[in-house]
Amino acid sequence: MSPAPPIIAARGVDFAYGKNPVLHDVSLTVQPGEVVCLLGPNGVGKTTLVENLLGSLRPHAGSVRVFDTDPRRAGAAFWARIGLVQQNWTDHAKWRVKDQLEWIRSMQLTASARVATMAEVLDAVGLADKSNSRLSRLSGGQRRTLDFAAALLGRPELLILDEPTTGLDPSSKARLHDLIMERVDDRATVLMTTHDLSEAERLASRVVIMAAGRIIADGTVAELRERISSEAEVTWMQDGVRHVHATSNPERFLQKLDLDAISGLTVTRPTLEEAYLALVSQPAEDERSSTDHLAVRSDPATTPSTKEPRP
Ligand SMILES: Nc1ncnc2c1ncn2[C@@H]1O[C@H](COP(=O)(O)OP(=O)(O)OP(=O)(O)O)[C@@H](O)[C@H]1O
Repeated sequence: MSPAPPIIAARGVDFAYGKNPVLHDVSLTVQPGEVVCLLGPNGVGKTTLVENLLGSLRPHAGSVRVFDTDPRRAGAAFWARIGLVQQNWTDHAKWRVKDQLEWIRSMQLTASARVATMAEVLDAVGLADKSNSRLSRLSGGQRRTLDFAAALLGRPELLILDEPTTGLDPSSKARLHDLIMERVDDRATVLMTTHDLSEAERLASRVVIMAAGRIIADGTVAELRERISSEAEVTWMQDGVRHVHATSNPERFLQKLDLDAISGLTVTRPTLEEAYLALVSQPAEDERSSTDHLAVRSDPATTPSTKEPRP
């Protein structure tokens, strides 16, 4: 039996805004059940990549398949499988929260019987008391949370979330993380952009780092940490002296220490933040070869995209 196709398969995607090239030969595969966090400095092309994956922008070269379908040719049944949080929105000036959700829900209902109720999603995200509020009166964090509530309506198999937690307070952010992982427990797949490295560390089964329109690193958090250093630093106090030892196998090293004779023992590994900062500060000319070096997956061939607009 042939393996299931990836949920997302982008291959060799180039994109430019007019004469400004933004994406260069970007290939990204997301397998069922993965939580992929897309990281990178401001302006490197993360949102542009997401929009190419969703078919709202058309790649100038390369191909995009989502659910083995060209998103630019996909219909309502395809979109009912996807929950989206995007960076930009245009709101109806006088709409209230319930109008927005009812409108999205009515579209979802035409294609799926799995749709949640408005009360269910508002309750889940902690906006139950905002149902009658005008969109224009919501705070930035509440507006973003409403987008996430809307993304949950269709109990989606795929969540594509562009900075879903920007501007959220810590408890709202933690609730949103729990809701994302609930969807993953329900076998959903997630692609999300974020600048919050602790969020990526908490949620990601895989981290993809972009710089200057290219993917420069792709791997698990542990793999990316090991790219910059496979060594842990062990420190301890003994006889009033501080000792430091670097080792690639701290467990074995600890067995050699007389734990009764020492105090203040710490074992420190590089953080994702340290790995990220090291990787994005690599010189641009190294980036193409770094991708080859750091990629942990190969991308299957996909069929070319077409020019039809998204409905
Ligand atoms: N509609 C547009 N027209 C022209 N240029 C654009 C447009 N949108 C984005 N750009 C440019 O494309 C580049 C990539 O932008 P993009 O929004 O994809 O970056 P990003 O990685 O998502 O950034 P951030 O982390 O700040 O959200 C930037 O140089 C930006 O100025």
